Amino acid sequence: MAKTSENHQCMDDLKAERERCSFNKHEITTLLDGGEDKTKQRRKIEKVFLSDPEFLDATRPEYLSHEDRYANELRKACHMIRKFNEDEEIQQLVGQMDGIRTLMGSGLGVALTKDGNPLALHFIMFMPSIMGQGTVEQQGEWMGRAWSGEIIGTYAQTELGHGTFLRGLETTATYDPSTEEFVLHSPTITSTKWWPGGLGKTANYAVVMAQLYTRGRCHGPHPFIVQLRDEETHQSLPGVTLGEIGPRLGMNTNDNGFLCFSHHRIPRTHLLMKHSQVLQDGTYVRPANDKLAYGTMVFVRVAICFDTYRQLQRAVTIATRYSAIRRQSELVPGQPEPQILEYQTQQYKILPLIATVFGIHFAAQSVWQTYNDVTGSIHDGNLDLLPELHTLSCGLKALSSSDAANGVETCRLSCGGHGYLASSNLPRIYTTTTAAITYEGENTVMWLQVARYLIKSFREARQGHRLHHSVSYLTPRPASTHALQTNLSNAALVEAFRVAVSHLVGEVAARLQGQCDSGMVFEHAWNACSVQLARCAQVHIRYFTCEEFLSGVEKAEVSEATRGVLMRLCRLYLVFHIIGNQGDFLRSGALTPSDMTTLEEELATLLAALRPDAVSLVDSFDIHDRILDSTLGCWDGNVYERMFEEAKKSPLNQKDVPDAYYKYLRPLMKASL
Ligand SMILES: CCC/C=C/C(=O)SCCNC(=O)CCNC(=O)[C@H](O)C(C)(C)COP(=O)([O-])OP(=O)([O-])OC[C@H]1O[C@@H](n2cnc3c(N)ncnc32)[C@H](O)[C@@H]1OP(=O)([O-])[O-]
Ligand SMILES: Cc1cc2nc3c(=O)[nH]c(=O)nc-3n(C[C@H](O)[C@H](O)[C@H](O)COP(=O)(O)OP(=O)(O)OC[C@H]3O[C@@H](n4cnc5c(N)ncnc54)[C@H](O)[C@@H]3O)c2cc1C
Repeated sequence: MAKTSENHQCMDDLKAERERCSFNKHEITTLLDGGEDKTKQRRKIEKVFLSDPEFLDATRPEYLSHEDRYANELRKACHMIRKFNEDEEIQQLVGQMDGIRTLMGSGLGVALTKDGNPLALHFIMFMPSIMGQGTVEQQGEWMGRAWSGEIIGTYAQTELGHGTFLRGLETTATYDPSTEEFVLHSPTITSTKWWPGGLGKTANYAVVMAQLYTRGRCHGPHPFIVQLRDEETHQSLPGVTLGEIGPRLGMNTNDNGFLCFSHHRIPRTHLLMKHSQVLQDGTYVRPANDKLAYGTMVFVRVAICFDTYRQLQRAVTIATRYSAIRRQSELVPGQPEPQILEYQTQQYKILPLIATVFGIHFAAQSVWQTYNDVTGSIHDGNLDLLPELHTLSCGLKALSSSDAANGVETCRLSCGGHGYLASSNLPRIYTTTTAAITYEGENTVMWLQVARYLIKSFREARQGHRLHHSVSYLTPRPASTHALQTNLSNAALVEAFRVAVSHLVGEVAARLQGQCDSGMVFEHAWNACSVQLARCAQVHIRYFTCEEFLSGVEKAEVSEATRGVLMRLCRLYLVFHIIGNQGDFLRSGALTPSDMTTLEEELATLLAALRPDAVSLVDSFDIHDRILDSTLGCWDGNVYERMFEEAKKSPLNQKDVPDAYYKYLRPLMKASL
């Protein structure tokens, strides 16, 4: 198709946007990647994978049958593993475990296997479970085979009847000392494992969470390595019933599956025994902390923060570039149609989401650091920081997934009708991102775990205990130190968050106490306060993110111009969330109505100040066009031509008159003749 003047205009628009950039884009790219070397390495890996024709799709996945879609993604996923195992350069580039896992969750990983990677759970949960829950001997026995792809595993915990309430799982693993085996059994329909990714048709092994029984006593859910399929024929083993659970909202090539056991026997040594053991005679050896068996989930919750931030990066890149080329309506009557990014309301949709990408990035880095510190100290026998890690990982998983999913949907809406097209890629980014709100701990449940820690810490502080860093602000302080700065500086706004959360926690703690004092049992009082409790948790994690954002920008090794734009984004993040939740700040006295007016005026100024850098900011995310995979978000802005090309590929367009016309429509239309 010949280029129209409209196409030229779009491309010129993006060029002009890029010329206005006020900062050094490369500095932001390397900051997000974690250094110049990491950026180089990422680009090299992307080049190697994206130039490999095996990763190309013959047609859009939407045009394939359910089975063909699965087969196509499995083909690419297997090729990915082969490439790892056969190509030394790639091994060096990607490293070992961490590398392949990072690749799977990275923008590249999700672009290569578009609607869910059937091998994802193998890398993201099966292998980490063996590493985190297995003894050194067990790691030696399984990791080599898992790494090479000789065995493929998943993580089978959720059941038809129970996802959230882990202690309610019904699958049993009963120890039989006479044969030194565990007998796995699914006693009811609700005990059927339901949801694990890759379980339906791909995996031949799984880490199965089951209630451990020995010597007639139940010791709660524990992880077991269970073979599910024959290693030669891939047929399900006797005593094992397996299948796929059917189409989902998205991630349809992950072959999420069901599984039930009928008295299926496994050796005693298949209990992952790093933290707790069952000896040959059936003696149970307790772990240092019961919750160590939940360790894989903690790891994955931290990883999800990075995944969701990458999804939001993709969506906001598409929305921003599109908003710079799309022209609609009149700002001033009679004048040419402006780019939709000129509308303040459009800036209000998009710019806070660019800021959110950075907020989640800095907070996730901090939680990742905590994860490494805590796992190191657990290794040395110190479990003191486990509650802190559990709380931060639950909280940031919930905040990042809900912010990202809502943000992706806002991006889709900000692209008008075209955002609803599959070729914009926004629908798929949305269905993938919103799944993270549910999996790995449904978000409301995660918020309530955070609230549990806040209330416990609040009470401990009143008993004179020293609190951990992230909640130390709950320690009562002399009134004088509460005096708020009135200058609305960044520090003052962060302090306002601290005051607002302290107030919310104090209020709900008093309400809880009041209900208990009036005779209500604690658990019922807790439930009766849980809307407010979840609210405390959300504000606490928002505060944590604001604090990490601010300190991340202050510490970043970048030029003053780059720090300037990052500071404006951070400021926008603070102001946006304070205005959006002003009730919390007004009620606690952290800020006044007149502060709100000042901040609202500042919000408008910030949007205008950031608008010229919008396209350059998303450019600095450095997302390859193949990874964006969007007709609306492509680098060159040649949107309309790409949309037309994509439409022409529809199978319905291969014939002017479709067969269905002759079969159904014609008989109807000609019936009266
Ligand atoms: C790509 C991804 C694919 C998806 C995969 C999946 O979805 S896989 C499936 C994913 N599925 C899910 O994510 C299921 C979500 N459900 C769960 O994780 C758990 O059922 C629960 C945490 C909600 C409750 O657990 P519970 O009833 O056993 O506990 P409780 O509430 O009675 O609290 C007792 C104490 O334990 C503490 N504590 C709790 N967890 C941890 C921890 N990990 N570490 C440390 N501590 C922890 C808690 O703070 C409390 O401390 P306190 O106050 O007494 O000092
Ligand atoms: C795409 C996808 C992939 C998945 N992959 C896996 C996997 O690989 N392996 C695996 O084992 N599982 C997997 N899961 C399952 C997932 O972990 C569960 O769906 C999740 O933990 C929520 O559990 P549930 O579905 O039982 O929801 P429920 O717990 O039944 O939640 C339903 C509602 O009840 C509320 N609720 C429940 N308990 C409480 C409470 N205590 N307080 C307040 N409200 C509560 C929730 O907030 C929610 O609104 C996957 C799920 C999805 C969607």
